[in-house]
Amino acid sequence: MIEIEALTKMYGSAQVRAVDEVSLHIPAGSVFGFLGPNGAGKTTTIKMLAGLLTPTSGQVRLGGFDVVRQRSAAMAQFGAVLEGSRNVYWSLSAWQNLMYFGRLKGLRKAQVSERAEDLLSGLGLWERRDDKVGGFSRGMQQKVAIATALIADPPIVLLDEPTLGLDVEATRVVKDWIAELARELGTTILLTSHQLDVVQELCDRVAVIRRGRLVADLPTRELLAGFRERDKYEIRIEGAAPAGFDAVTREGVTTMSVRVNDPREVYDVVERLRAHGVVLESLTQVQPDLEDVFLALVNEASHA
Ligand SMILES: Nc1ncnc2c1ncn2[C@@H]1O[C@H](COP(=O)(O)OP(=O)(O)OP(=O)(O)O)[C@@H](O)[C@H]1O
Repeated sequence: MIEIEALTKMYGSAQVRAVDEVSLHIPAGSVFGFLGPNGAGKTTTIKMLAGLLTPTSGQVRLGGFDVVRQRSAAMAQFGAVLEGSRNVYWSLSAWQNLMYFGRLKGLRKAQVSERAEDLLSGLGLWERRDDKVGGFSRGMQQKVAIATALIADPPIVLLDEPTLGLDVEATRVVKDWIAELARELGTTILLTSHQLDVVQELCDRVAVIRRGRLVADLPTRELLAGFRERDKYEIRIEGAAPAGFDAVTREGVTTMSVRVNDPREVYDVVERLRAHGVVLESLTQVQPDLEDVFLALVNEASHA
């Protein structure tokens, strides 16, 4: 469980409010997406959660422990992947990094070895386990950072852009792990990513931050439903569209976008198509994806 109360961070003499009175409650076992455009305050928030930055005001509790006042207990609650793979030692090998961090978290050597083998094999790094991380590609370093964050199965995992630079296969592995950790171990996962398809697939709930302030905090499904375009439908038909209908034909499939003021008007469109002898393949209400919703929220907030 992560509890954030009125968290605020001001930087320097310019008094930039990088994070402004942010409150979030993230229950155990949930995967929480923390989104925002560049410079919105995501990394600053995660650094305060990880005890790397002291809040100007407000509170963070990890698993019930206050990050400032009960620092060591709070630090034992989480594993983190922070920007630029800064949670790994570049002069050590992948294996040595995992051993070091596993032992630091209090695991026995045999426990660390077993877990390290699983993680490195899963990420396709087993063959390179004895090579220094400093000589790895960015994607490989990111994989070591992820393995390090997960080595001790912490109750909370903080992931800042975890799939950045990963290839398709590794992205799949990491996404599956995240879902499995939350589902099977009840791990609380906070995730930031600009890859909104990853967030949409994984996160139960999403918060959007802009210029340090929250502009949304909702279950993903509700967030998407709230932005459903009630007046837009997509009709697919066999063959070409009759004259007078606006349609696009690509690879033998004709698609028409129809905007109506009242859903009942869809019947009229279908009737007119039938009168032309057109065969319908499908009729669907257009569903926005998280990218549409995110852009709408961020633009709304900038015009407010
Ligand atoms: N060390 C610092 N000193 C002064 N200002 C800072 C510092 N770090 C961040 N900022 C400012 O705080 C704001 C939030 O930055 P932050 O890095 O938290 O954003 P972000 O949401 O993680 O962005 P991105 O998606 O680009 O990584 C920005 O205006 C940034 O310029």
